Amino acid sequence: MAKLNLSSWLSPSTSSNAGAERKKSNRMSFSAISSLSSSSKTKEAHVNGHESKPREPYAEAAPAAAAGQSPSGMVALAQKIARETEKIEAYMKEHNLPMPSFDVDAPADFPKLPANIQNSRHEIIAATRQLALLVHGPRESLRWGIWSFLDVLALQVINHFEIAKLFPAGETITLAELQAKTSLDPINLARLLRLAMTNGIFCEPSPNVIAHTAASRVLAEDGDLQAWVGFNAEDIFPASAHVLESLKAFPEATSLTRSGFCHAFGTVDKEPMFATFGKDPDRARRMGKAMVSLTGGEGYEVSYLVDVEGGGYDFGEIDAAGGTFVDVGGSHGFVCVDLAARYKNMKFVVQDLQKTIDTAPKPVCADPTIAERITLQAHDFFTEQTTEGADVYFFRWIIHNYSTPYAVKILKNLIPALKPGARIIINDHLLLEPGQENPWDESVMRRMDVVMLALLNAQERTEAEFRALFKAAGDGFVFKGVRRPKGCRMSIIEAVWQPDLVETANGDDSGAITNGVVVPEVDAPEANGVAKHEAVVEKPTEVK
Ligand SMILES: C[S@@+](CC[C@H](N)C(=O)[O-])C[C@H]1O[C@@H](n2cnc3c(N)ncnc32)[C@H](O)[C@@H]1O
Repeated sequence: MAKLNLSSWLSPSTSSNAGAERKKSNRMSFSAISSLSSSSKTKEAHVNGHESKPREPYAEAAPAAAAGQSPSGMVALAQKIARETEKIEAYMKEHNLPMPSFDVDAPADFPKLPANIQNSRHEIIAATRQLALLVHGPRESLRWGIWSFLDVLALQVINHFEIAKLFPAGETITLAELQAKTSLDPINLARLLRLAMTNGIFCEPSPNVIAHTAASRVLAEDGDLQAWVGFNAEDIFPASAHVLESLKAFPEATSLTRSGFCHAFGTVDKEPMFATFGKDPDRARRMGKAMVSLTGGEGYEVSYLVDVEGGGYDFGEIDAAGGTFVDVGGSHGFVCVDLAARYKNMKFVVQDLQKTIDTAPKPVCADPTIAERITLQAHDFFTEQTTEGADVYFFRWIIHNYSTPYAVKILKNLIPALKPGARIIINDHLLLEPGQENPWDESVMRRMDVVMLALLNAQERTEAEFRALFKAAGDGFVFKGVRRPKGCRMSIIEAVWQPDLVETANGDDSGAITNGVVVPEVDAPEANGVAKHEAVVEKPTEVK
């Protein structure tokens, strides 16, 4: 088993095998993180409306509680919850919006709210969590908090056996009748249902009689959500349970075939998750639907990218010149369809693996004025870019799927096709410093970061890490900065290909990089080897 050499990891340059350690490294060192803290407060404005100075987690509770003053931290939090809840309720009443409840016919989603009211909602989510932690106390929070995986277990079984679909929303069913419709035995069915009920999923209005709640009804009705729950419970949950094993064996955590997922499903050094799914159409379909559920969810809509007024990207100049936009790993082209609806002169190329292109709708959409400007093209991004001279190369939900060596390889593969001035735009989560994000968004993004670790040894990135990726991919990439549409969880990260300007531009701009972000020299994955990971099942050649 490989051992993590902590001292050389922390100070790679002092170690005799520093180069080798760096090659293996997928992350920046802790010293780099602390030295980055000022430089990563970006010069470019984030336009997402979050606070410019770091939020103190638990600021509400800590000082008063520590000083023993009144109101206590708990009361301050409770008052805040009451205050913000009243604001939301007043808004909802004024606009005749249905009130949330656990009832079976309650709305499945909290209504869309204007920014100031949405802010109240975020405050409530953060404050209720803090108050709960306080009233539990640290020991109890740890002792029982660790059991949250059992909630996942209950939902895993309920979702797998489609229990929510076994009786209609407005009706009740006895446990015996429900059991007769499944292969589960009565005791296990009852105990798992009753655990789920503690989380508002199903209820038991009278002994041994089961009814739906709003949550169980949504689970019955929303196929994409079922897929999301199934993908999480049956793929990500086992993968997560094997991350420790994978980190003990392979601490560098860069390889697609040595992730927690590979350990969970017996595919270590054989194939990455994509190839495993490639062999199992049902599982691949479930993941596809799960992605639809995720990307259709609040904060992820493509409209954020298109809505220039709301902080989206302005492609006006490129449109005026009739320029070309390449969506690399663009799936079935839905981003391009939305962009083409706004930009009437631009041309679009959607690139994806052959099998994905083969299953795309043709024409790509019903409107011929849009479809005629969108070309679907089979292209493997682990090979050299074939569409030369485009104005934009765009990556949405791509770079976060890969550890640094693979991500650098993807960017390097653009170089032969790039004309001076070409824009490279990445649309992914961008991690801020701890406490700078609103707590709910931070929680979602940090969990997503760890999901990427569990499945693919991949990661979400900070601005400094994106800068470092471009720097490692080639000197001609000049990092332009990041922006984030208001209300959106995803950021727009941009570099421009300017090989002639590189000395000045990166010289000024690359403080974060020279500040010690460890980017491994790219011992790049074999293009074909990685491509085969994605496309077919083949023994990979890759970074170990
Ligand atoms: C997470 S999805 C993102 C899809 C789309 N960009 C979006 O925003 O939803 C990753 C996409 O990358 C594609 N992909 C995976 N490996 C690829 C490769 N080697 N070359 C090209 N596309 C690839 C997948 O088929 C899939 O469509």
